[in-house]
Order: sequence, then structure tokens, then C-alpha cells
Amino acid sequence: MRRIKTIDDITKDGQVEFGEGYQIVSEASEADAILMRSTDLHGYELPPSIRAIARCGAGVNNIPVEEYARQGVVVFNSPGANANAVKEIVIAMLILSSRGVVQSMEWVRAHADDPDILVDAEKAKKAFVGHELKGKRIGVVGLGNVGSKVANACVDLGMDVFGYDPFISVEHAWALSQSVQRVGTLEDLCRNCDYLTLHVPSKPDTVGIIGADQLGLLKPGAVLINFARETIIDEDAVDAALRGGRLSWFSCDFATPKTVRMPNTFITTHSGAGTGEAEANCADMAISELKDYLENGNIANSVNYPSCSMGKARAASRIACLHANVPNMIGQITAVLAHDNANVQRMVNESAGENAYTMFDTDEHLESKTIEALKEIPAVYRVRVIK
Ligand SMILES: NC(=O)C1=CN([C@@H]2O[C@H](COP(=O)(O)OP(=O)(O)OC[C@H]3O[C@@H](n4cnc5c(N)ncnc54)[C@H](O)[C@@H]3O)[C@@H](O)[C@H]2O)C=CC1
Ligand SMILES: O=C(O)CCC(=O)C(=O)O
Repeated sequence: MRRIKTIDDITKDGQVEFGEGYQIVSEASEADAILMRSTDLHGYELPPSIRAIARCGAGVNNIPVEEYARQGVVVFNSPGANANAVKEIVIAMLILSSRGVVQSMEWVRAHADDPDILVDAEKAKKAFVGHELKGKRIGVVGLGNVGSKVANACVDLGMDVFGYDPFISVEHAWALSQSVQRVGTLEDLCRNCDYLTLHVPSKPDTVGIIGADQLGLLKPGAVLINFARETIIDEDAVDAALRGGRLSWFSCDFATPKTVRMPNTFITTHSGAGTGEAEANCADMAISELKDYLENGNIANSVNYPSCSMGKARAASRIACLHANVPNMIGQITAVLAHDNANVQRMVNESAGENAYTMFDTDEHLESKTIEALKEIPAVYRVRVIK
């Protein structure tokens, strides 16, 4: 029986289906793996039983992924599984930030007792006149799963769309409408934009990338949308831009002590991915990643280890070594196997950044002293006997 600890409400109805051979447990110390969403794991003492963590969602800034890699813990996310939900709410925010829809509804509620409300509404409506998106210039920062969808949707709305992403993947470049114009610097992207929308992960090179300099390049009265992470903007600069008129509106998914006090904002409860469909997509992807890793050792969509697959574990034994990406690891692993006369059927080695993964099938079960010898190799973080 494999044991899973869930952290956060994975879905609104609380349903998490791993199927036969799995049990949801209440204590992480009893679990083999964790299924989670947005809880911050920095400073959390990870029990040694945990071999894998799957984040239902895209952003992993809430998880110390490199620290966990060195503990031999594979961290997965679910890329793209909630991107459509975020795209839709960003389009909603574009419209709500441009038309006085919310303000007009508030007026109606406030005048519910007015017997002449139909006539009075006709007089009031001039206060809620907005402008159209068609023909306006929008800059999209980050053209990954969410940003590329937002950019394409803005093309469909008739906007003049510019994108900035120095690390765009081939897959997302192919998915992008030819009408999206790519620019080489963030400053060129911001220049003369009516709208700026942010879709980059929170990491050292994106923290505070939108500050006074970037905001100063936007058209006066521009709209800023941040459904990525709160860390990406310089909050004081955004506040000053709203008060000074450089920004007319700020829509943001992160209620921080500063954003909630800014004027002219729509601040939501980190609800960009808040649809039943996105929750189900993320849970399905994360669950299948965890199952394939626990049952077969295969890695897909990890953020701290390379992708690696040898299909289903069918040989007598399958062993996986998680280790540092340094020279002579394969040599040392095969030397241990040769010393104990183990016959390797198949072997794969993959690396990503500072970490690497070696997995092999053998004709017979390895003796425990062989496994112990593998664990003794310097720079091996963990050895898993999968079968
Ligand atoms: N509000 C919410 O509920 C949600 C928020 N998010 C946030 O949005 C972010 C983006 O999500 P996805 O598009 O799914 O991720 P993704 O990984 O598919 O795309 C991120 C894109 O940002 C680009 N990028 C990285 N560094 C950059 C930089 N310095 N400048 C410009 N581009 C850069 C990457 O090349 C990549 O194309 C997530 O990391 C997460 O923080 C994602 C989903 C839901
Ligand atoms: O789990 C959530 O609702 C947040 C989703 C998110 O922020 C992400 O996928 O990066």
C-alpha cells in the first residue's frame, strides 16, 4: 500500500482519487508522497519518508525545490493544467478594468429602493463610460502556458499584442499567433502600452521586475494586471503610479497588506485557477505523475529532476538513484554493480541543472549490501528499490 498526504483543498469537493493500492493518510510522517497546492513549505520539516511532492498547479515558489532535490525528493508540478482558467479571468479583468461594469452594478444595488431607478440609471450611466480593448496595445510578460493563451485571446479581441519572453519554449512559440509581435527587452515591451499583463514565475530574476522605470514607460492611464505572483511587482511603485495617474487601474490576484490599500484596484483571493475544471486537470496530472514515479520510477514534469522514463517496471528489479550532476557517477554506479556481479538489462541516465537520475533494470533482485554500497557513493542523494 502506498500512502499519500494531501495538503490544501486539492479540489472544492475534497475528492482525490488515487485508486487501488493507495491510501490517503493524515500525517506526512506516514506518507510516501505529498499532493498539494499553495501552502508555503519553506521552513517546513519534511519527514524522511517523503519521496515525492506534486504541486497541483504551475508555480513552485512555495516549495524549496533545490533543497528537496538534495534530499532525494522529486518535486512535480502540473504545467498548463490550469492555464485556460487563468486566461479567462485575465480577459475578464481586462474588460472589468476598462468598463465601469462593477461600479455600475454597485450603483444599481445602492439605488435599489429608488422607484424611478430605470430613469435615474439613464442619467447615472455617463459615470461608467469606459473604453474598448479593440485597437489598444497590450504587453504580455512571459509567453508560457498562460501568457501564450492570453496573447492569442487578445489578438482575437482585436488588440495590438506584444510579447516578451527571452526563454520561450519551442512549443509555446509554435502555439503563438503570428500577430503577436515579440520584443527583445522588457522596456521595449512596456513602452506606450495601454495594458500590461504579467505571466512569469516568481524567481530571483523576476522579483520586482515591474517597478517605477517600467511603469513610467506605459501610456498615462494604463492598466496593469498581475495574476502571476505578488513578488513580481514593486508594490510601492504600483501604488505611486495609481495615485499619480500613470496607472488608471490595477487588477491583481494577491491580497497583500499593500495591494488591499491601493486605489482603483480589483484584488482577488488567488483565484486565477479557481475553476472546477482547472482543479480537476491539475489533480489528474499531479496524481498520474506521482503514481508513475512511485510505481515505476518514471519522472515527467519535475521541476528539480530531469524527465526520465523506462516504461512499466517489468524486470525482476528496478533501481533508481537520485544524485548530483557531477562526473563519474555512472562509472561509480556500474562499478558497484560489476563488483556484485549484477546483470543490468537496461539503464538510463538523465541530468537537469545540478541534479541527475540514473535508473536501471536488473535480471535478479540485488542483494541489500549492493543497495547499501550504492547509497555510500558520494553525491548519491537517495537510492530507491522500486521493485
Ligand atoms: N493566479 C493563479 O492562480 C495562477 C498563477 N500562476 C502563475 O503564473 C506563472 C506562469 O504560469 P504558466 O504560464 O503556467 O507557467 P509557464 O512555466 O508555462 O510559463 C512561464 C513563462 O515565463 C517565462 N519567463 C521566465 N522568466 C522570464 C523572464 N525573466 N522574463 C520573461 N519571461 C520569463 C518562461 O520562459 C515561460 O515561458 C506561474 O509561475 C505562477 O506563478 C499560474 C497559474 C495560476
Ligand atoms: O492552487 C491554486 O489555486 C493556485 C494556482 C497557482 O497559483 C499556480 O498554479 O501557480
